[in-house]
Amino acid sequence: MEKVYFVDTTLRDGEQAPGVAFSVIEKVCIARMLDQLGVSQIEAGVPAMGSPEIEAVAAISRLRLNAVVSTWNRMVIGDIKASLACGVKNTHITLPASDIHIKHKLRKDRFWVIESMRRVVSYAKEHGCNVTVGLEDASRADLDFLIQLAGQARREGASRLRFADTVGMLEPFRTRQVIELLAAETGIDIEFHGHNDFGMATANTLAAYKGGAKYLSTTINGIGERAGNCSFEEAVAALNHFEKLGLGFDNKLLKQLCYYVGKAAGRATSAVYGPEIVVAN
Ligand SMILES: CC(=O)SCCNC(=O)CCNC(=O)[C@H](O)C(C)(C)COP(=O)(O)OP(=O)(O)OC[C@H]1O[C@@H](n2cnc3c(N)ncnc32)[C@H](O)[C@@H]1OP(=O)(O)O
Ligand SMILES: CC(C)C(=O)C(=O)O
Repeated sequence: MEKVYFVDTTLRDGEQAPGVAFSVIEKVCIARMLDQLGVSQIEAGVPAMGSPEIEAVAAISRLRLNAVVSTWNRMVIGDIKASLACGVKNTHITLPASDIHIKHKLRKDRFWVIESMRRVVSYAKEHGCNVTVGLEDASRADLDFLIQLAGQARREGASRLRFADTVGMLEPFRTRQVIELLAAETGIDIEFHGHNDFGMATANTLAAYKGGAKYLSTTINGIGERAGNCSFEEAVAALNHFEKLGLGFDNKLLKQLCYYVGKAAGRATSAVYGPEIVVAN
């Protein structure tokens, strides 16, 4: 059985859900509960955003959790400096992968992406960071360019590649195919990060696992930008049911965490746990 690692992004992408802003105390509580639950990694935030994000990330990093605590960064040296200042050395660096993002969002070209990635990844490595690289909008990117980026990231010392279905436009058959291909062509560990615009985030995450992604990016209650992300509790239930993984997360604690995040986010809790609605204070 292939081991699976959950990379929780409730505190980063979860907080990008419309109307959600956790307090520092709520973030620390959520991080503690995620750690108690046994997730492998907690993406704690974006230090480049400044205070109070820095305060929250630094406080979480000081907890000395069993989970790896990481930060989200652009290919900007200042972002890495901000992460280091929070005491975090697990840096996730995101690069635009599709031409839509490269040309129309950032007004750059592919050469700029490769050179910026080399510069910022090597800066982070020189400062003792473990680096993972994220391919934003990978599902709309040219596959040959993805393979080129993955190879370059690996040569620069990145330990993992995050494939982001940023606008949630994959379906499970394509997801499995593309992850299998990327894994075979690059040999680098792959994390899948799915969005739920067509209601397929959980199905796509399951398909990515079947295609060879050992790292799965999820959020509690599936909260996240626009329609949200893959929900942790749905992914665990699906992997246990369909893949017989026997992931032994403590259901009582998970339920408490779902309620806590739902209340802090002013959202309904996950469908997995029934119809109760949690209303914000
Ligand atoms: C799909 C996603 O979920 S991506 C994650 C999104 N999350 C966030 O962005 C967190 C919220 N963001 C913020 O608070 C702000 O955008 C900050 C603090 C990160 C940056 O703020 P600012 O420095 O004011 O920049 P702004 O928001 O305008 O960002 C655009 C700049 O980032 C650059 N940029 C965006 N993405 C990247 C990237 N992956 N790598 C390098 N540069 C990037 C743009 O080229 C632009 O640079 P320019 O100012 O030189 O033209
Ligand atoms: C930047 C990343 C990982 C993201 O949240 C996305 O692309 O959806």
